[in-house]
Amino acid sequence: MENNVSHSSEEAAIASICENFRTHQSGCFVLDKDDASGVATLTICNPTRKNAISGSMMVQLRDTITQLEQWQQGKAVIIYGAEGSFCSGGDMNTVRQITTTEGGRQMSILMQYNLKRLQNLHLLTVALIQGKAIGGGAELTTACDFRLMTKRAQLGFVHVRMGITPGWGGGSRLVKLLGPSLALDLLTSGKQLNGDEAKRIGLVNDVLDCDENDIDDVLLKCKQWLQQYVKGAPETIRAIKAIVVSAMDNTLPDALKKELEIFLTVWGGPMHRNALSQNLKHR
Ligand SMILES: CC[C@H](C(=O)O)C(=O)SCCNC(=O)CCNC(=O)[C@H](O)C(C)(C)COP(=O)(O)OP(=O)(O)OC[C@H]1O[C@@H](n2cnc3c(N)ncnc32)[C@H](O)[C@@H]1OP(=O)(O)O
Repeated sequence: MENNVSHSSEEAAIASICENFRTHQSGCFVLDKDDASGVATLTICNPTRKNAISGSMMVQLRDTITQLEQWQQGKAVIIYGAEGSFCSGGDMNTVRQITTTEGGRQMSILMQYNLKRLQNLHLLTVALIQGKAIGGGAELTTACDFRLMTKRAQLGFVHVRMGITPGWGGGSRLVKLLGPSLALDLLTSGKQLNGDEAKRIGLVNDVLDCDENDIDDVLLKCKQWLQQYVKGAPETIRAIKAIVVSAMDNTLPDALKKELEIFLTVWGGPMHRNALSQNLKHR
């Protein structure tokens, strides 16, 4: 009961922020779900501003994540930027109009809400980074399960150069991903890493060998890379993802309880029985 009340008051606060932010219009997100493969693409589309995220896009991201949450056949979503660049963070045209403490609070609350829901999705999420992922764009990548870069792409938490800190959740997530020392290195220097550098410190999973000027080739190579993770059934992937999400948020004793609960949703189910009947060998 208490949880429901706090959930609905959070939703009401988010709805009120959305009313303010939807007036800062430019760009959009484009979602393309492919039921046959279970792999969707989500394009950050504001190319004349290097795919900066405007107020209206922050609102649209909330609604797009709702669509993904409802996609039962889905297994994964690839997030990438239109026209060869990932995302240049907050759209300056929006940001310049919300420089009050209240404006900053509202943007942070809305984007933290969006990125937390993105992180909690039942789907595997991949940030496919071409060109630049900077500021809020770099923060967005930290809420994804996997990060892939093309060789010439650059990823940087450049906030310090603007006299600000991350505010979309990327600072805290970076510490969880890399530990405090490496996170401080990136956050206080504002340095930008290329694919090889980011892979060396474990910030990205892989550097794609692809023709960076050809988005069809970049997407193809990304989908080929993803194949190794989407062979399971949607229900199994969802259950595995739920264990990982729970382990990130909970203490070990609570995560173990949750793991038992999730395990029992698949144990003895039709797929499990079928696998047992086949006497599989995992050679
Ligand atoms: C908590 C999040 C935080 C926030 O909300 O503020 C952040 O995200 S901090 C980071 C904010 N982002 C920036 O400071 C990006 C500034 N832009 C650049 O550094 C460069 O434009 C770059 C590296 C993204 C691309 O450089 P490049 O030489 O390839 O292209 P141009 O500079 O010519 O850019 C083309 C065109 O895009 C406009 N642009 C780029 N980024 C943004 C942005 N974030 N918001 C609005 N517009 C953006 C740029 O001004 C150019 O427009 P033009 O009219 O042609 O001058």
